[in-house]
Amino acid sequence: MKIDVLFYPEKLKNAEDKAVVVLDVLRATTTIATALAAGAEKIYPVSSIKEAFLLKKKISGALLGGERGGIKVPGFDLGNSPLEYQGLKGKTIILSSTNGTKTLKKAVSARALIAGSIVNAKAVADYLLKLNLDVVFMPSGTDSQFSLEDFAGAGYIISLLAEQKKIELSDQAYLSFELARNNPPEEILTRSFHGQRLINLGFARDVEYCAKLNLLDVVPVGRLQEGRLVIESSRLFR
Ligand SMILES: O=C(O)[C@H](CS(=O)(=O)O)OP(=O)(O)O
Ligand SMILES: [Mg+2]
Repeated sequence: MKIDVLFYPEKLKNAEDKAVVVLDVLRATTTIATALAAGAEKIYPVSSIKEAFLLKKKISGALLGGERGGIKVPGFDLGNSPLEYQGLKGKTIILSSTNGTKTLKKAVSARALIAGSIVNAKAVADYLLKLNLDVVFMPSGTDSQFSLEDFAGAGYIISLLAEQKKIELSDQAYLSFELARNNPPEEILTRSFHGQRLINLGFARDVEYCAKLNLLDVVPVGRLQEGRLVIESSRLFR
């Protein structure tokens, strides 16, 4: 199993035979895992607020979630705090965030598309082992700038893979593995630029929650449905 980490490609290439794990630890992929664990049925990642409102007209009963600048979009039902995503049985969510939802849409060509975070690291690692494909991690970053938390998030999942299987790491995958092995998640998230920004915005409890390693046994997987990316909880192998 070969493992790599890509940094903010404009377009994902050569992933037709790979499992691609998109990470946005603070906070979109943590929010997605939490929403599915809270019973949500489908999540549609969209790139713009306009797209979100247009899609809502087509899906009656869907909830609008997301943020700009970390703050809930006016007119949306939910922001991008995972702590808001509770009691969602059977709900459909249309989610638009600054970084993560855009990265998910970039990864649609993957053989298998998974939303990874720290809270579901072990569930994702177990799923990857069963898929037994080469793996590419796509940290979302913040405005296409390096984000420590996403890079470390890949490392926590790689650490779990390494416990179970012989894996071949690219240099950047090795670096993320070493970062994760030597630093607990709460320290990484608290000291990260994005973590500090969220704390200053009043989202300290989010940062604390997003650092809870292996909290949720849920694997968000993406597929194209009538040409649109939809994220659901994997039923395969579960
Ligand atoms: O909601 C978030 O945490 C971020 C936006 S910001 O960096 O906090 O302004 O969006 P995400 O797409 O989850 O990185
Ligand atoms: Mg983020």
